[in-house]
Amino acid sequence: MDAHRRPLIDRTPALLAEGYAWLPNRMRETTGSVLSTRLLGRPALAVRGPRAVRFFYDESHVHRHGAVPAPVLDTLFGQGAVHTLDGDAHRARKELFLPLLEADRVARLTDHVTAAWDEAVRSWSERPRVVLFDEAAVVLTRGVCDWAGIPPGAVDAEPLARDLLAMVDGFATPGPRQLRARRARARQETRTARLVEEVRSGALAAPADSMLARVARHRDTAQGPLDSRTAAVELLNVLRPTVAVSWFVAFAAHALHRWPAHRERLRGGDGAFATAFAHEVRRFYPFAPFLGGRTVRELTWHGESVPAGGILLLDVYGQNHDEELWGDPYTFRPGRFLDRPPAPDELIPQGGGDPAHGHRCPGERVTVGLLESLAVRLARLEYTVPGQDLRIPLRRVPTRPRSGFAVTGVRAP
Ligand code: HEM
Repeated sequence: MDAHRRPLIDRTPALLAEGYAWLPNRMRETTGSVLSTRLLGRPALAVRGPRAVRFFYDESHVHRHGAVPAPVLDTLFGQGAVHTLDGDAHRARKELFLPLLEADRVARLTDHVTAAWDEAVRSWSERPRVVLFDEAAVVLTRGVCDWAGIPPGAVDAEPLARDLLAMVDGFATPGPRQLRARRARARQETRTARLVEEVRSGALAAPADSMLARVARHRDTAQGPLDSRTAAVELLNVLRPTVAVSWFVAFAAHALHRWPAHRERLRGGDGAFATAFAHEVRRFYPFAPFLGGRTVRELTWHGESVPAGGILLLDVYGQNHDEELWGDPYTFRPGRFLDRPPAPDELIPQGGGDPAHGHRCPGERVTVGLLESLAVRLARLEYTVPGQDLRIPLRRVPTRPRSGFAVTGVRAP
């Protein structure tokens, strides 16, 4: 292998300093699709491109167990989460999430969220100023909790929304944001575990095919049900990322502000365009910077190698902005997805491969469904965009318009 070309110095500080740009910048200095580096004290290889996606998702190449750093588990995913499992253990746990792939369930979740949005919008018109990022999170929390079978009296949507946002916001940065994220997770795991126990004891009724009932009765193998903490972790692994769609709602508002011509087409209810718009928001705006796993054996990609026990990184942000794939990657152009729907391993904001068997996000259809509906609603909403800081700093992970996208003078359609 080209060990002599791998930097001796660990690049973790550079990653923390440069955020989304770190990997694409380094990739630009190489042939463009592979980079030998060092991260978290280990040799690492970063790859990108649809063929590299298949290489990354090959289970004989990469394992997830032990790959996710503890601060990410303690904030974003939770200890023992599906994200950290391999092989049969992963497949057994993934069963829990497979209903998320069913069109009628996606439609029902979207209905719950859009009902919550339509109700919330009426109160926005009575307020002098509304921050869309924060309000979308409350709407998404109400919708997903209803859909998941959590009785309305069992949760308080506003503090729960704040905690779910905090878990995402603090996963990648040491300091106060991470501390908030840890506290939020600890608090919500305890509450959610109590809900699971109440369902198990019969003290709380949850519809039989609801997500709450499913986590309460799920068994990974022939053994007993999940301990209530792990069940809570997995229920939160549905609630938290659904609420994280707020990031995309804020980005959608940003896109409609910068390129208002798209508003007309969305307003008219052109379904194909709404789908294309949702894909372009997920491609263009930064969310997951990259994915990583532990190499099972020595791996070589385009002449560069990484030993067993190293890290293989998939450059998600870089691939979504790869000129070879997209031609004009830094132009926001939903029309690119009208000409041609994305191939599964090309557009990878939520991972690649097969969501039913591999680690690809099982919530991708939910995300696209929610974004289609909410983008149309956003386009139909009358509001003013007052002066504010709309910059989206690439050094911050996860990033968003700094102001959260504030609007005034909201008038419901
Ligand atoms: C804001 C939108 C979302 C983004 C950007 C996102 C992104 C991702 C990414 C990058 C992964 C990792 C893929 C991998 O490790 O290979 C993932 C996994 C996952 N996502 Fe999402 N996701 C989103 C929404 C959702 C939603 C709405 C749900 C559920 C309703 C969901 C549930 C999950 C679960 C359970 C996993 C773990 C899958 C596994 O390890 O097998 N996500 N997501």
